[in-house]
Amino acid sequence: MSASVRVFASASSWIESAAVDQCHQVAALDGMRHVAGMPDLHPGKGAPIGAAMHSEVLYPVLVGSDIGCGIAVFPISLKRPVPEKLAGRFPDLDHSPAPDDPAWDFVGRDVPLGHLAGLGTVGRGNHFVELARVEPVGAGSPPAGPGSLVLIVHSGSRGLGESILREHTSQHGAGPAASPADYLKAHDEAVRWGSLNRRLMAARVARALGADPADPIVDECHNLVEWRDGGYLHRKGAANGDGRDVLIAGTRGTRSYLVRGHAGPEAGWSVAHGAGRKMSRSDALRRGRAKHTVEELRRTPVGSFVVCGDRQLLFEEAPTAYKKIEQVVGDLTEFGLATPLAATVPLVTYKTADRVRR
Ligand SMILES: Nc1nc2c(ncn2[C@@H]2O[C@H](COP(=O)(O)O)[C@@H](O)[C@H]2O)c(=O)[nH]1
Ligand SMILES: [Mn+2]
Repeated sequence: MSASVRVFASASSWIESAAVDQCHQVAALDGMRHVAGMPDLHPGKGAPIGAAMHSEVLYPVLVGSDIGCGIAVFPISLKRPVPEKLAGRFPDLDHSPAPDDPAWDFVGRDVPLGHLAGLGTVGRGNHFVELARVEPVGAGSPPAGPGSLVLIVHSGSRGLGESILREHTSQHGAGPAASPADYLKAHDEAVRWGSLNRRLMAARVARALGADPADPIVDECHNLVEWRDGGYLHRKGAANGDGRDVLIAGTRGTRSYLVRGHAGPEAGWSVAHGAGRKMSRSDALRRGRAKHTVEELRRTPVGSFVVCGDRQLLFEEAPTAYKKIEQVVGDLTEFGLATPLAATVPLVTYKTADRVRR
């Protein structure tokens, strides 16, 4: 018999039926107890994204390759935040910092598994580093004051997580972990690595913009598995919503939201992690090219600047490729899973180094 499935999306939220089908496929796996879909639910490669899956059996493919991917928020103090000028001062986050880069002093040299490859780099896809302004919403009391600036870093464990998943799938495909303890040992290191990676990038950017690095006020991972209530809770594109503050990312051209989660077992103790894609990358590229120039995409509707030397990525990750973040946050609020505390408005979003420096 299949496990229960519950999708936390209102009737006015658009959820692809393929994603709900994937939830039911996961629910039919051996040992599965419950699958919770978040309002940003969308189809992934073989398993849904935006889901918390509670099971007696550990399935590494339900976490995926980017083990430890998450979003951290760092306060940053800048005297005159002129987005156009600051965009040109972002460091090259496609390459690791030099061994003598002062950002290392802030994070130390205790690198999980000694894995240095790719450390301090953002990666591709929808990873980003964003300088944003905090705005109040409702009566919420934000962890960073209104008008203050933050760096939002979304990235994960890069090649490390990929190699951990590959080691599993090469022997067991989509099957359960043969030794959950062995998988979890490597997984936990990748989660630690992802967090260190976000801190190192934030320190690099802070230094490059002339600010002091700071510790994060929020750092929540949305791809991981943890032991919870006598079972393995797999989160794939779902953040810990159990009393934590979480940044739910919107897009580079819209607000994102800081929320306080209060989700229970029915929701897999989780909240959404983003707006969620509504268009495939190829559709976003095709439609975007017909509608926009590259220059248009480098400025967003909120007046922010986008650092992205890769034209294809600019189109694939256009704000129009995503669902409405206000709908996602509205659903979480309506279902009693989270309370919005503040919004962030992008000033500069870094995706990949610009070939033409401003
Ligand atoms: N504030 C920004 N949010 C963004 C940007 N690009 C994507 N996104 C959002 O992040 C989530 C992350 O999804 P994941 O499944 O890869 O972890 C995504 O759903 C979007 O809503 C951006 O440039 N700035
Ligand atoms: Mn992610």
